[in-house]
Amino acid sequence: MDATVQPNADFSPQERDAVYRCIATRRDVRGQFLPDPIPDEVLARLLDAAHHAPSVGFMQPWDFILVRDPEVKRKVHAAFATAHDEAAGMFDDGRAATYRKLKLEGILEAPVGLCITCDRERTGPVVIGRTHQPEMDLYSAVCAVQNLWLAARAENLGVGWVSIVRYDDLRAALGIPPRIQPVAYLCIGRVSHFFARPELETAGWLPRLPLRDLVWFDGWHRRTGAEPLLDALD
Ligand SMILES: Cc1cc2c(cc1C)N(C[C@H](O)[C@H](O)[C@H](O)COP(=O)(O)O)c1[nH]c(=O)[nH]c(=O)c1N2
Repeated sequence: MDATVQPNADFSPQERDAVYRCIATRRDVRGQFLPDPIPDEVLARLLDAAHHAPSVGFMQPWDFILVRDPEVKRKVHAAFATAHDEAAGMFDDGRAATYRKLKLEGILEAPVGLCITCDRERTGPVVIGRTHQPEMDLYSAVCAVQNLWLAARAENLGVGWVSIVRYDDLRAALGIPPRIQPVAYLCIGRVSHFFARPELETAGWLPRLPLRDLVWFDGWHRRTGAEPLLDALD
């Protein structure tokens, strides 16, 4: 067979089901981290999964900053605390009280922190696919985040994304050069349990939207008649 073609490319039904289970049971983890270290071979698999994400023009704009030193974690946590306070002040009184009760990071508890960044100049000024949509390099780095997030779930590891932090504070805490854009700070580790539903859903912050309300047909149009696909979504 042609060596450029994947052999045995089809997923078995079991493999397919495993992928969907991984997607459905992935959670944003904040408060359930255990201190157990992550074995290097597991961490290597996660980073390799991230590195196999799609990227605009095959730019691979990411770098991966691993954070295991408690002192560095403390700096990141201090940056979070500042931003968290600022954010709390922006909700109305009722919302602010609920917001303050939410656990929104596991920076100190998770054994590993990981900052995924984007080098926007990595492959020069002209990139296939980015000319008219300049944010595509950032979106590529987000694809790396999601690959890692799902791979971690398959490794029975939790991941939590912490975006309540100013980019420049994160740069300062991690020594990231000004030309490099931080994209995601992730907390990674073994967990005591995974919640069945998003914590913000359980807390009554927001519900999951009905998928059928988000699907349109042949443009921004609703279907007036029967639509079997919509029934299949319920
Ligand atoms: C870009 C981005 C940024 C953040 C998040 C996610 C994403 C995609 N989420 C997690 C978010 O709250 C969570 O994904 C949703 O509530 C849905 O829950 P599950 O991920 O399905 O558990 C998140 N969670 C948190 O506790 N602190 C945070 O700062 C952030 N920031």
